[in-house]
Amino acid sequence: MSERLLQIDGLSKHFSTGGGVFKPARSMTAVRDVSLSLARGEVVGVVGESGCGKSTLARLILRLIEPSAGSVLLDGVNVTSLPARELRSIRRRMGMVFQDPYSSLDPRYTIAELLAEPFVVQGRPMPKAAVREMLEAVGLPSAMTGQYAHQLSGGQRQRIGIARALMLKPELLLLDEPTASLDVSIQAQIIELLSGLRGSFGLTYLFISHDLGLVRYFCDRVVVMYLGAVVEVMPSGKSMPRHPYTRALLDSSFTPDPAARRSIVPLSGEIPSPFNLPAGCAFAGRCPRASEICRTERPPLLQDGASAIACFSPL
Ligand SMILES: Nc1ncnc2c1ncn2[C@@H]1O[C@H](COP(=O)(O)OP(=O)(O)OP(=O)(O)O)[C@@H](O)[C@H]1O
Repeated sequence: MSERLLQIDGLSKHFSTGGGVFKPARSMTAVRDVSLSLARGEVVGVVGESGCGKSTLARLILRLIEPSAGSVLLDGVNVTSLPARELRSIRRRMGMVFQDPYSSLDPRYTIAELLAEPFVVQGRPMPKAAVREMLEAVGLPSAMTGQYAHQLSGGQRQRIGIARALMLKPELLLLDEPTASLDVSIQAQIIELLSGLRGSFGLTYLFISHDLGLVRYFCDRVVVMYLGAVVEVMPSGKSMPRHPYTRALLDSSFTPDPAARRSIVPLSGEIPSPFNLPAGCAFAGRCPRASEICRTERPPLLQDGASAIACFSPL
């Protein structure tokens, strides 16, 4: 068992769209040369605006989609090169929680059936008490087994989403905006639940969010993405961002309107098209500190202890 649970190296994903008679094929890069490692037990947040590639990164880790380049290792096992028949056993060690618990839970199944499904998919027998124990672990009454997802509140549904992801006792949980569709008070309860489960199940979290304030509070380390690439890595807590983009994200996380927090970083300038990225820093057009070099050269991600930054004129 390695101390380093997840190791991502040079991971990239290009998508092609169009390709008909009237629409020429175009290629865009959703994830660009991402390298990242998670120690066992660590909580790492991935933060960035809508469309920066956060969900694509999670799907690549689970190998729900194939990478264009790079590798993903879980506990030393290369997930990227694993033959399809061996994928199932490695996926059992990773769980995924989605943003919208309503659309991720099939309305035709009872709660008991939804929680048993991961065992069915894996073709493994389920311990008799597993459903009841898991409901208790996520703070729900065991009498809920016969109910359907639509009969539950948003917070209860997300608890079921988390319970489902934990049924096979994974080591790594990928949380894709797990609280984004919930009211603030319910968000806090789910974060508290996740904190508790981390200890009791010995979990490692990759926590995806657009909310830097939340990620800084909940995670040990923050990875900031902009247009598919990592622009800053920083320890959480009181450390101040050095990348101008992270700084703008932090300012926007104090905006009370959640809709504004999601996409509007208070910066002028346009986000470049992912189909046509500029030669230099992808953020230069919106950056108040950009100089000539920022427009012509792409800044490399430079490591500095536990932090890293890709910027020619950091704060
Ligand atoms: N299957 C696909 N085909 C083509 N483009 C895609 C596909 N999946 C994602 N993309 C594009 O890749 C980019 C990154 O998308 P992704 O969903 O990973 O971003 P995100 O940061 O998770 O955004 P959000 O917070 O809105 O979910 C977007 O421009 C998106 O349109």
